[in-house]
Amino acid sequence: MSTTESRRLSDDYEVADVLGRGGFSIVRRGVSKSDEGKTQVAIKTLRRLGPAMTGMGMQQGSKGAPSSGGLPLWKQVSISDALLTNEILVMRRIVENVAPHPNVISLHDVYEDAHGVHLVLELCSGGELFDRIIGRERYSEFDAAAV
Ligand SMILES: Nc1ncnc2c1ncn2[C@@H]1O[C@H](COP(=O)(O)OP(=O)(O)OP(=O)(O)O)[C@@H](O)[C@H]1O
Repeated sequence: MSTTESRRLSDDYEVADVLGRGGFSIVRRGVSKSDEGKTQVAIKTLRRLGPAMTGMGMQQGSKGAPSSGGLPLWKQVSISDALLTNEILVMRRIVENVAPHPNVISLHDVYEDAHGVHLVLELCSGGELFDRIIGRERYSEFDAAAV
């Protein structure tokens, strides 16, 4: 994960379709601009409630820049700086202490701009765990282990 360069999300990724929404976030597909779209990622954007923050120690991108990398403003719950900081610290701890691990998604990069923070994550294909779980009436222990 790069931490030093000052780049915007839109410098490196084309932001495409919405993959899902969380309590304080929206997750969209990102297509890398550097390798003719071969690399796809999930971009989880947490929208900031208050003024821009700095000094989190892991963000890249343009601190306090006046745009969100060409992204439209969407209807989304905003998040306080405290929650935003917490989310990033949790991700950071996972990256430092657990990843790489086959069962833990990778955090590739973090960008920050005036509207919030964009976490660039490994793209998970294969659909929602919940849909898999309710897709069958019952599971044996053996089947459940493979979901
Ligand atoms: N790495 C990913 N690859 C593909 N889709 C993803 C990825 N991360 C999240 N999503 C999609 O976005 C949805 C919401 O993301 P996530 O589960 O991270 O949010 P949350 O933790 O529930 O919410 P919040 O962090 O805002 O409280 C997921 O249910 C999934 O559909």
